[in-house]
Amino acid sequence: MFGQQGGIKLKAVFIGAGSMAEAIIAGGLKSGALQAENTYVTNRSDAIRLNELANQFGIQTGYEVESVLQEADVIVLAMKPKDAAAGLEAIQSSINEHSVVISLLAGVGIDFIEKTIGKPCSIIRAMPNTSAAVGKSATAIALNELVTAEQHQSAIDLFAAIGLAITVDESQMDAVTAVSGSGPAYIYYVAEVMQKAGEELGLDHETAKSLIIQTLLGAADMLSVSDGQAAALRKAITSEGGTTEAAIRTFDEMNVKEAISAGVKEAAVQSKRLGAAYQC
Ligand SMILES: NC(=O)C1=CN([C@@H]2O[C@H](COP(=O)(O)OP(=O)(O)OC[C@H]3O[C@@H](n4cnc5c(N)ncnc54)[C@H](OP(=O)(O)O)[C@@H]3O)[C@@H](O)[C@H]2O)C=CC1
Ligand SMILES: O=C(O)[C@@H]1CCC=N1
Repeated sequence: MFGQQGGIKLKAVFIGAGSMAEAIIAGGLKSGALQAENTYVTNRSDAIRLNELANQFGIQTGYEVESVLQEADVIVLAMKPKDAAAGLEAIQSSINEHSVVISLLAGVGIDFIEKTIGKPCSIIRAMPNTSAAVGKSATAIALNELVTAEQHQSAIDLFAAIGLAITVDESQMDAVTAVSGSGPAYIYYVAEVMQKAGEELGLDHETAKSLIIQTLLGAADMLSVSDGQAAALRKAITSEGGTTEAAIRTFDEMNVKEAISAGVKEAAVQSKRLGAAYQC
């Protein structure tokens, strides 16, 4: 069960124990936004996974969720969208008008969650990313009209403790999901391709890996200090007749720009599709 509450300790219950729950818990515990004794995690049936999380983080885990839900300051929905209805129906009776529900469900609208819970409560739709595990999530949140200023601030504080946290209108959530929810995967995709190309060019695995990680870290820092001036930073690397120009020319000839743009937009369409499956 939950430990004693004191100070601003937040009692959080995670419904779902997958990669996103783990990333938020890891980052939240590290930053102090969550405390192990006040963090409870459950899943559908994978007790081995719950044991792993309990051992790794010292958090509370189990399947006796009714009482913990009644004590919870926040209930985090961290199951896949396809499992949302079953998951919500199972906890519906333990949710009350004081509950604050934070949904991580990609595509699933606040109206579907409201309807499935079937009683008024504060709902925050959040789109973090897995970089939460290292305190570097980019999280956007949208609120229903019952979220108080204090609850809004608590949610911002929680997500700010694991990275950047901003508030958007719910209509922007598909775009947010496409850009920053899935975004780390696009960068890992590029890293995978660069790793393979580096090895094909004769670098050993470790050398290529170290160079790529440092290159990504450095580029991210440069973007940050230049306030996102990506085009200008790219031009500064691209000498006339040089190697970068040769690479970018090849990317352009192979329509890489269009491919990335189409991929990001397709992710937004998929977010809408997921949502359409969960209309009231
Ligand atoms: N992964 C990411 O990068 C991001 C994910 N999200 C969103 O976060 C959510 C979780 O994603 P992710 O962590 O990747 O998913 P995972 O598949 O890794 O984990 C899903 C978890 O939900 C549990 N679960 C399923 N049904 C129920 C239920 N009825 N009651 C309780 N627990 C249940 C599963 O338990 P069991 O194993 O026992 O079946 C599992 O622990 C999704 O909605 C996704 O859209 C948002 C932003 C980024
Ligand atoms: O791929 C997905 O559906 C989830 C949502 C954003 C990142 N992962």
